[in-house]
Amino acid sequence: MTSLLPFFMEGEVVKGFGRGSKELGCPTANYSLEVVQSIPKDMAPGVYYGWAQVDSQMVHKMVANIGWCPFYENKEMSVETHVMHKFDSDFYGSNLKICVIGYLRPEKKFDSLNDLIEAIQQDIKNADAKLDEYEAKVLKEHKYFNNTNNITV
Ligand SMILES: Cc1cc2nc3c(=O)[nH]c(=O)nc-3n(C[C@H](O)[C@H](O)[C@H](O)COP(=O)(O)O)c2cc1C
Ligand SMILES: Nc1ncnc2c1ncn2[C@@H]1O[C@H](COP(=O)(O)OP(=O)(O)O)[C@@H](O)[C@H]1O
Ligand SMILES: [Mg+2]
Repeated sequence: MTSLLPFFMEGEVVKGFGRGSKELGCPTANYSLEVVQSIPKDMAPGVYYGWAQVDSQMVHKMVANIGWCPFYENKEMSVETHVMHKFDSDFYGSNLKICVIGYLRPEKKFDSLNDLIEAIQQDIKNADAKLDEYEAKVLKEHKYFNNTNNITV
């Protein structure tokens, strides 16, 4: 599993079930099923941390859930990224690039919504600390994020 990391992926931000913001207080930018199905089959489901870039804007810290959301018993796998930044508005339809660096924990079927919310808040804290480490910071500067599509001459 570790050998798959860092793992880079990109795709359009599409609509999910609308639970992230409303029920969990944690919006997650979802990829389409087509993009989700392009990830390696041996990528372990779970909660990961890394870097995220919406269109060609600044690179921010992120936590991502990759899997089936056992609490909600989703039928399809999803890849959802919570970008650790306050945006002024939604960005559905934007291109989202992520660099998945490390694994935090497996997905769990929590007993209550509150337990899931608390776990997500702890994941964000853990990701924040991990991403301050030197090995992670180097990847923020990776050329993957450094395209010139947004430059008009
Ligand atoms: C950091 C993080 C950790 C998560 N951990 C779990 C988990 O342990 N179990 C689970 O069922 N879902 C987990 N989720 C996924 C949420 O259930 C999911 O984001 C939520 O259902 C929102 O889905 P939506 O984008 O379709 O609205 C996690 C999401 C994030 C961002
Ligand atoms: N910090 C953020 N991280 C991720 N998405 C965000 C953030 N701020 C705003 N959004 C917007 O919120 C949407 C995700 O909210 P969510 O409730 O999970 O809805 P959905 O179920 O449609 O994914 C994203 O697609 C994006 O447009
Ligand atoms: Mg979402």
